[in-house]
Amino acid sequence: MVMTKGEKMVAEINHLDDRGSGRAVIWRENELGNLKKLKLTIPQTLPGEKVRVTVDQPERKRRKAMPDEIIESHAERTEASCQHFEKCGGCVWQHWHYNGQLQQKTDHVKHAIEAQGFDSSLVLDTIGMDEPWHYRNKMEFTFATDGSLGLHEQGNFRKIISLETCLIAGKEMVEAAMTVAEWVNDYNLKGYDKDLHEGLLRHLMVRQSFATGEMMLGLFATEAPDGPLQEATNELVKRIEEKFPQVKSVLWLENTAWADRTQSEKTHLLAGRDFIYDEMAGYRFRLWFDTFFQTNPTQAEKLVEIAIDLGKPMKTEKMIDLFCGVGTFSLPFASKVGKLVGIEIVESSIESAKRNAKDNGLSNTDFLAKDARNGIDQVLESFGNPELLLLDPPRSGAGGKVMRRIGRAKPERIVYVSCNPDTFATDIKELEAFGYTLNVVQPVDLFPHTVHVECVALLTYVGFPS
Ligand SMILES: C[S@@+](CC[C@H](N)C(=O)[O-])C[C@H]1O[C@@H](n2cnc3c(N)ncnc32)[C@H](O)[C@@H]1O
Repeated sequence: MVMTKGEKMVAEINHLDDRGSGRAVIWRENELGNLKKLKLTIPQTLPGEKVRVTVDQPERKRRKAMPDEIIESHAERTEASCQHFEKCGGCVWQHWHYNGQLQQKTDHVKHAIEAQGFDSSLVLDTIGMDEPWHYRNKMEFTFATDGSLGLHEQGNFRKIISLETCLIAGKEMVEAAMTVAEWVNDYNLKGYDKDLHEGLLRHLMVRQSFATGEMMLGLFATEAPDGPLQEATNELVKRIEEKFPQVKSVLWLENTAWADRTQSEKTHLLAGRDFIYDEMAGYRFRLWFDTFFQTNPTQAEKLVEIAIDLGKPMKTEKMIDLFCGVGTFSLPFASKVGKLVGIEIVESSIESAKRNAKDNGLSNTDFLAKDARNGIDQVLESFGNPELLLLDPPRSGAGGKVMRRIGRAKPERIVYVSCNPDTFATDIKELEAFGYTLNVVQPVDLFPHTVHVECVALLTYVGFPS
């Protein structure tokens, strides 16, 4: 059949891409009678499904199309719970029964390590949530140019879906965000226009500790909250204090940069203090607006427990926590080892880690603000070789240079916490040359209804057969 614009086609989903969308291949004849391959990306579909799609330009090699109709559905397809599912970019897998999502995550980790020559039977089943909703303790909402507040539309960073509900954010956080949205509407304040670089309000950050209940609201705006804005911001604080006594911090964060990030050039404290208290695994943490902290505290606590269980820290031992952030793993481990040094590139996180260790009465820790590579060199020189090393790098992984330094430092046990199975697999491959073996990989689902999966793995030094 010859291609026509806006043509309806039937496609069979072959696999999912790394964003969780279905992929299908269709062979088409062009006007010269030659067969051409068309690769389709079809969001909100599942492997093996047969779907009808309308393709705007079938003569191209790759197109993205939303499904018009699911002709044959996957056995685990389910009705998405959120009214915004079809448009919102937040949860891409709400149409997939939770057990199916978990299986897909386990398979992803297995494939990633298998591709590097490891035995996939070392990967355990992914630990999911009993109740996989309202798990996020931090959300960043965006203002549309008309001042309405919401989340970005899938694949379109210029469109905002108005916030009426969000099934992954903490419930009180959504209620507080709605109060801010109402206030913006009452005062007829305008949102920021990315193209014209004008307008007032950019983002609203809401973070809440599920352990202490304390909440923080941060409004990112292009102007200072004084002059004509003074009365409006006083009223906002009044409304928030009346309705949400658990809000312990209201911040106005000036950001005039072109870059569309939640950053602040000048921070104005509208009410309360500039941080909130949170707790994890029995330890207390101070969180500022820009502090990185695990966003699913229920599952993050499981990660910490598993890491301790696998690492088996001992009082007689020295330990390094590489990429330590504010000390999420350092603090619970420190009480179980002789001495712990944390290494992290962001200075404010290191300051925070030091303060958190002090607040929790820990006196056997040291924290170093350095990039991982130089940090390891410096720590090994002053601290000697650790028996235990934990690393929790960003999605890009630790990289060969860092992994080889770890290999040369020869800790007996390495606990690797990862948010990217692919970089995790390439990183641990480096350790084989240093005499390490992979013992086990435990995936944990920190982000239900998304493609992301976290894992904790144990590697031990076994040396080489003589
Ligand atoms: C996935 S987070 C883990 C943080 C911490 N373990 C936690 O659970 O809260 C990765 C951390 O690595 C830090 N980081 C990124 N690149 C780094 C580098 N080159 N050297 C040291 N730390 C780095 C980031 O600032 C971030 O805090």
